[in-house]
Amino acid sequence: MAISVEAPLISHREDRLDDDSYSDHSDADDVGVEWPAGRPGLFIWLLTLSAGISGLLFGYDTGVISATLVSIGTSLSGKDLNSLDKSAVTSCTALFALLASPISSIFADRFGRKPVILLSDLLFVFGALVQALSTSVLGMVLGRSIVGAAVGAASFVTPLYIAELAPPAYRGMLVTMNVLSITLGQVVAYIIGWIFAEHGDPSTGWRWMVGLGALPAILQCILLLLMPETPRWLVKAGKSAEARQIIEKTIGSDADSHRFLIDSVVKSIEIEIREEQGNALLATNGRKSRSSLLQGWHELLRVPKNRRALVIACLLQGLQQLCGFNSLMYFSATIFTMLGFSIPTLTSLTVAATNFTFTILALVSIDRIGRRRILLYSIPFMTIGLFLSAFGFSLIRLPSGGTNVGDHIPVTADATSISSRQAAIVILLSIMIYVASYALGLGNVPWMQSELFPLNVRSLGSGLATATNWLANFIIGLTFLPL
Ligand SMILES: O[C@H]1[C@H](O)[C@@H](O)[C@H](O)[C@@H](O)[C@H]1O
Repeated sequence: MAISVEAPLISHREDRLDDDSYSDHSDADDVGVEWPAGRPGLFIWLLTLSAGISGLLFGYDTGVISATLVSIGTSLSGKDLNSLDKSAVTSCTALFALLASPISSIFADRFGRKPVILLSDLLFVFGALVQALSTSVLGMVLGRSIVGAAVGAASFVTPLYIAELAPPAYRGMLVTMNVLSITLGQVVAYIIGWIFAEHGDPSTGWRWMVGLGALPAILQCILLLLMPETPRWLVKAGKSAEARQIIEKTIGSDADSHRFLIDSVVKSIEIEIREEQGNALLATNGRKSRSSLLQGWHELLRVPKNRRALVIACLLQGLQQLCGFNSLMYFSATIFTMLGFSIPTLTSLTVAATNFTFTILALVSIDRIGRRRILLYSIPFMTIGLFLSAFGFSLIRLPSGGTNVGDHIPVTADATSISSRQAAIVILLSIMIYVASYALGLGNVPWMQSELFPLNVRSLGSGLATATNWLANFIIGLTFLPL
């Protein structure tokens, strides 16, 4: 089937969401022109990598908390952190991400996608400094909250930015590049955490761990000077000539021979916007007075296909978090400490590394296999991994009490011939099965959310779906340790 010139996102025919490929392909029929064959050009790769720094920061700041929690000792408020302190320090990030994502969706519509990336970078730098300099639990919570707002904005805007610039046939792969950056950020955070936890100064090592998060944000601020706004936002803002130039660059060196294609892409975006404005007027019975924000909500909730897209996007984002993956991301060092591993920060690196490795596999296969099918194949393996891990835990009796290093020496449950060491290995392996299958499907497919929405409600719909992700993330972060 011909690859579509279409608009970087799906056409919104009623039947489309049930399609096996979940999105893309085949609006060529609508416009009758083909996107040039071949891999995405250098320009697109550079943009994806520059935008991907946001993913790296998202991953670094969510991953670094694992080693920080086991290294912080009595540095804050002069006492060991209890479970409640740890839960508060961890979950405030998700809470502020939850608040920031819908707000930044409004900013992204009004001012463009790029200013939101810049704002998130400034927050990343400020939050890193506040954390590194904090002397009390409250100060740390403040720093983690600022970083949370940054992560919320970045996690919403970066996939949207990439999706709106990507050629249709490679959109899945390029958006997954951003998830790959997240998982790479988590691997880097775990390595840095392990180095500082094992070899750094116990009283200041954790400050370096959290403070280093400022560096990639500064780099991205500089790169932003060279990054363009997305063609879709530019057309929507009445800057079609500028949009045309960006599309020309994304097509690459022989853009001249694709002038018809470029015109068609711009025209199709203009038509889509006009149709959507027309629909909006119809939906409000011709009353023009509604503010555009209210109109967006109205469009999203009252138009059946938009409502269906919203339900699917929110459901996928909610499930991504409620499956509990991030309880590992945040607390794996704590869990492996409880299981008696001698270098828990190193053991927990296997979680981040497995996540990263299998996201690479998702990256190369997602556009071929399809979003829906990759979910159907991977979720059963997640279930198997979780059951196996529950079995492993049933073999060990963990003494109740705190969650600090040295609090626990696991013992084998009575009447088993398995040693606590063997049970810990079973748990580690089952966690790896679970993480690998998560990374293939649920870890990345929900971030393709922008494909589900038409342009007029894309930002709002993606913002709400991202907020759902952070709400579920917050619940998991807050309840896991006390449970
Ligand atoms: O897609 C990402 C990825 O799976 C990360 O590893 C995880 O920590 C995030 O919560 C998720 O949104």
